[in-house]
Amino acid sequence: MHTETRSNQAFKGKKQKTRIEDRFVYQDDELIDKAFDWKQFRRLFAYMKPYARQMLPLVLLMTVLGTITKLTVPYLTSIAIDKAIAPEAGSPSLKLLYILTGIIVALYIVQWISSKLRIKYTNIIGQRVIYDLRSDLFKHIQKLSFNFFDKRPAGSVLVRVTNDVNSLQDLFTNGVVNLMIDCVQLAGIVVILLLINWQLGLAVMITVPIMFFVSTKLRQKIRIAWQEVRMRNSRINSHLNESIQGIRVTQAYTQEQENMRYFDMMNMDSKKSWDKASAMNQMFGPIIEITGGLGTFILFMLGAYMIQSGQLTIGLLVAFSNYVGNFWDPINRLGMMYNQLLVAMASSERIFEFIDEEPSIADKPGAKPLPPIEGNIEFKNVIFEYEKGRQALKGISLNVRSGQSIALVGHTGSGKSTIINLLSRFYDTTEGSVCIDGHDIRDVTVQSLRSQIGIVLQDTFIFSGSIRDNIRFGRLDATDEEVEAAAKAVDAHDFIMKLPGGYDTEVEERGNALSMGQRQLLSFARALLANPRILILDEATASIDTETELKIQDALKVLLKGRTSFIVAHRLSTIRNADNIVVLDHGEIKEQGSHQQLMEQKGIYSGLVEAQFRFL
Ligand SMILES: Nc1ncnc2c1ncn2[C@@H]1O[C@H](COP(=O)(O)OP(=O)(O)OP(=O)(O)O)[C@@H](O)[C@H]1O
Repeated sequence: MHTETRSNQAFKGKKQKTRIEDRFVYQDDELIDKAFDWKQFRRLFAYMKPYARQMLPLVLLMTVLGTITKLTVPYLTSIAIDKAIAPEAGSPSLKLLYILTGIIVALYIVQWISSKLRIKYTNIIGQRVIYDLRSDLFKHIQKLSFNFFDKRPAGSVLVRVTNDVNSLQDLFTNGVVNLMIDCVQLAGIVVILLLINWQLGLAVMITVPIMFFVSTKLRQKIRIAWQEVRMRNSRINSHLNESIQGIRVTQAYTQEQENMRYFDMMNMDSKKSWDKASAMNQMFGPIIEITGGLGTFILFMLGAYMIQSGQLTIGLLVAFSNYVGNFWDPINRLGMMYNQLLVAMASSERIFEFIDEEPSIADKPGAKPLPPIEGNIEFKNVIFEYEKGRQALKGISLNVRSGQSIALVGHTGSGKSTIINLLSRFYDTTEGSVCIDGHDIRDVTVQSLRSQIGIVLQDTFIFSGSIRDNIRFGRLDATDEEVEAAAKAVDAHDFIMKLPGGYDTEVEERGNALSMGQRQLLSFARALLANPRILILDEATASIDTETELKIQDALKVLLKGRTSFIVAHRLSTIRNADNIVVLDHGEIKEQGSHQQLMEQKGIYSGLVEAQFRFL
């Protein structure tokens, strides 16, 4: 109910065009990259620690083994040329050639096995790290308080659990190990080149800084371009999400054309950004090749001169060119890795920002569990602000005795749901306190408090699973018989039995296949099963037709019997029998008493009742 108000406010005052473009932009999700941050880096890599100790030595061993075998092959080739194929003195030796070929084949096999094992273990490490990170994030998000979600669109929370975690996946599965391989390989090649011929080695390496610079800079541009593509795609996803959720409203207001226009605009943006990124990507290959070509040019010019002057053999020149060929790949990849790290930094910053967010509603240090309650409730001069300076409740004092039923009545926005939110401690009071059986609810554990309060809302949430699972959500250890007894008590049994699979019928997420009233009955059964001492019904009967409501009045009596209950209802017939009817207006209690007393008082309540009857 409030989401609509808030999003409307967000659009207020902006021009139509900017409004459309801004709709699916979540500023903090659009951060492209961050400067390298060691603290963040260490925190991120701490996730690798538990697995690294077991598997990293093996991965390292495989990396070194693979590199040694890879780098030995060109050297053996040079021996084959210089000693077996075209020796300076003596005749060619076929036997030596066979032996060398055999060794080279064996080395290739070792290289293949070591790379297979290395990939296997790095994938295991990477996947476990991502699993841990994702579950830490989800565990934490579940604990965050309502005011955290009030500030953020659901899409932005979703993006962090999916996109941001996924963008780290590549870093952990390939990036880290590739970095190791590349460093080991580069170091190995540099040593070998300098050992074979240090003058030629240094000459060829002149191109390294050029290559590194080109690779890093261009990659940076390419990365930004691809980030842009991802961002545009993420906006499409958010729009798609909203469109599907709101398809009924869209069709009812025949806004399909307008919606299509939004979509088209975003789709076109995404295409354009893709074209741009892809064009840049295509530039990368030729530039790297030209720089590599420069190195090869220096090698052959200088190499030919050295062969003529007797400082180098043909075989060594071939080996040299082989090593140089293997040189560009790691340098190129290191540039890529650097960019990948910067992207990962931005993602991890967003993930840790969530993980570091303290739930504003949490147990005090030393909070004790609330003992089994009787259900006496006291609101002591409660003031509450959702937003600073705007009081939703302006000094509410209310005494409720155990077993009493309290009805909250008042105009839209008068503060009824807020009272209930405070009682369940979804928010803490700004001033004043709420006590249950004399315990300030801020002094007891949240879990012990909420487990003794049952809530039935108008918008009943049905989870994907069977009907039985959905009722059992109230108390997970309930037996099948208890589930069915609860359903019978609230008159839900008959309609459940008419479903194709009875209690085992699978309902889709949000229960779209069930009518609103049926969903409501399920949530009654769920609440009854939980058997809480305090029960809250927030517009819980609003979706049930009057006839069904009359039928379930008895069920409601069963549900409410012996419990302290709060009932919020616009339909006043529902609350006639409440022990105390509390009339709210702009966050203040204006009247309270029984139906009879309030009718005699001829104040706000009797006005509301008369208005409803007149309407009928
Ligand atoms: N999450 C929120 N953030 C900011 N303001 C809020 C939020 N929820 C409610 N409000 C404001 O607090 C006031 C009381 O809202 P509340 O939901 O308690 O009213 P209500 O009496 O339950 O209304 P309704 O009958 O429409 O459900 C309203 O002015 C509303 O705009």
